[in-house]
Amino acid sequence: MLWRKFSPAFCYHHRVAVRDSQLAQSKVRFPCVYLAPRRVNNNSCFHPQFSTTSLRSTIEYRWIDGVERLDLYDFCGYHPVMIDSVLHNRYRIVDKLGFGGYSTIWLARDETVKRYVAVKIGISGLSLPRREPDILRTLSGSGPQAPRAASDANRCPVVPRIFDVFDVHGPNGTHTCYTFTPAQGSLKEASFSRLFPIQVARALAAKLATAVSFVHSRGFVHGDLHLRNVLVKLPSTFDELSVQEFREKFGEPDTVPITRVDEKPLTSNVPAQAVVPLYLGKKAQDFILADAHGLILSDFGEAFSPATEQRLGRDCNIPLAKRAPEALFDPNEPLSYPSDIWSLGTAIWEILGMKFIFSESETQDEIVAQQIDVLGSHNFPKNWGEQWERLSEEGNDGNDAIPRQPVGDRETWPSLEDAFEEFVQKYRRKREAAGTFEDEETRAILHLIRGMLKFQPEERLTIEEVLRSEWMVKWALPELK
Ligand SMILES: Nc1ncnc2c1ncn2[C@@H]1O[C@H](COP(=O)(O)OP(=O)(O)OP(=O)(O)O)[C@@H](O)[C@H]1O
Repeated sequence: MLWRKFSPAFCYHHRVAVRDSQLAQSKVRFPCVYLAPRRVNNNSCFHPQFSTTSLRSTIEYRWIDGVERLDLYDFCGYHPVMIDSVLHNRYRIVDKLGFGGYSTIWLARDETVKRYVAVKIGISGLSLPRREPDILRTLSGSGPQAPRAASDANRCPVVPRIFDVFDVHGPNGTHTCYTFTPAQGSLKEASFSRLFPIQVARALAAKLATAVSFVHSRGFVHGDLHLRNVLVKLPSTFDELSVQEFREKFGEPDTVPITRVDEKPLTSNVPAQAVVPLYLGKKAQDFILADAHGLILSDFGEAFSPATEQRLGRDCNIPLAKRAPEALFDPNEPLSYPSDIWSLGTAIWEILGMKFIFSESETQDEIVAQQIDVLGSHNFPKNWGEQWERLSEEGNDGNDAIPRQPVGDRETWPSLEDAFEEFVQKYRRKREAAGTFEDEETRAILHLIRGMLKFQPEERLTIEEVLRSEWMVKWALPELK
């Protein structure tokens, strides 16, 4: 069965729908809200810190479900790409794998070495250096800072392997592109409305923690840890498919003509057709332990090395529901490894139960209120309490961005223990095949999650402590053996 998908970083609405009878295949499409790159002036672009302002474009295009924001095909935005076009004299575009605020990602056939690659084509802009590929090369042992003797054998398989980096020049500027290992898709896509079998959930959690441990041990904070950025490898036989066999198996690309609302012809800034991304993977319930072994932690666009660069809380771009609270309450303080641990805690919860621990489409005030409900007000740091409890009239002193206790009625969220029972166990019980956690294991999971979700970053477990925790040692890591 073939799935088309959406895949932006920030999606507030999910809608399952649309059967395309012409292709006689089920597809899932989700309309989304995108957050656009911000332009500073006519000649340069900011790193996209997501404002909803458009680029210079005033052109409106007819809405197409499940594709990237079309008005971002403009100066400082996406590069217009068509199926079958060839990049860098080598990479023939086969289908689309996804898109985010910073890039579009394509499946391409490397015609030189006859294999499939994922090509990430960044938005254009002077302030977007080759940061992500450089970090990935350093991490995977092939970068400029890597030891000379680094070989395939000692490269780490939990981060994408970069094959090539190049620029393409187009009507919207110069775009950094890189090719890397293609994957089935993200855990988020696999788990939409579904549960991983219990052994697989344990193994995925363990493998993700191992990946984070690897990244931290190399001196980097990932900075954008959530399930959309956790991919699963394709089987090694995938490369054996010719493009024709690929099309027979996965269908033709799902393309929709782009049209302008004012009916004028398209400019060269925008492609003639939009392509709905293709999901190459399976559903969560069909995952087996081997899939967990193929986990890849991707999207290092927000990664940084705390030893050599400062990333302040206010510059943190991870979705709010996964964002460590110090980024909100101490926006002028540098972030470090503990912010990844918080996000890893929320990711592990989601792997186990498919549900978010803190809801995704809420304001930051409501999300912090949920964190306090779930983790206990007695654990909330006293020094943040003053900001949290300030009155609405006190908001004009430049700290409006710091969360404030919501006024008015709101639904209180259950404690961590009750939330686990209500949102994870009950749900798993309904789907018998998924399996539920016994009491002793539940206690160990909750102990670990509590240690990862400490409000104060300095009190949070380190990744080594996470890997040495009772749950990891007794239940999760053994599933990887
Ligand atoms: N190697 C890959 N194989 C298959 N799909 C991929 C691959 N890399 C990325 N994708 C898909 O594309 C989506 C966006 O990728 P990614 O997060 O790297 O882009 P981005 O522009 O950096 O996004 P963000 O706005 O989150 O920073 C992913 O969620 C995933 O669905």
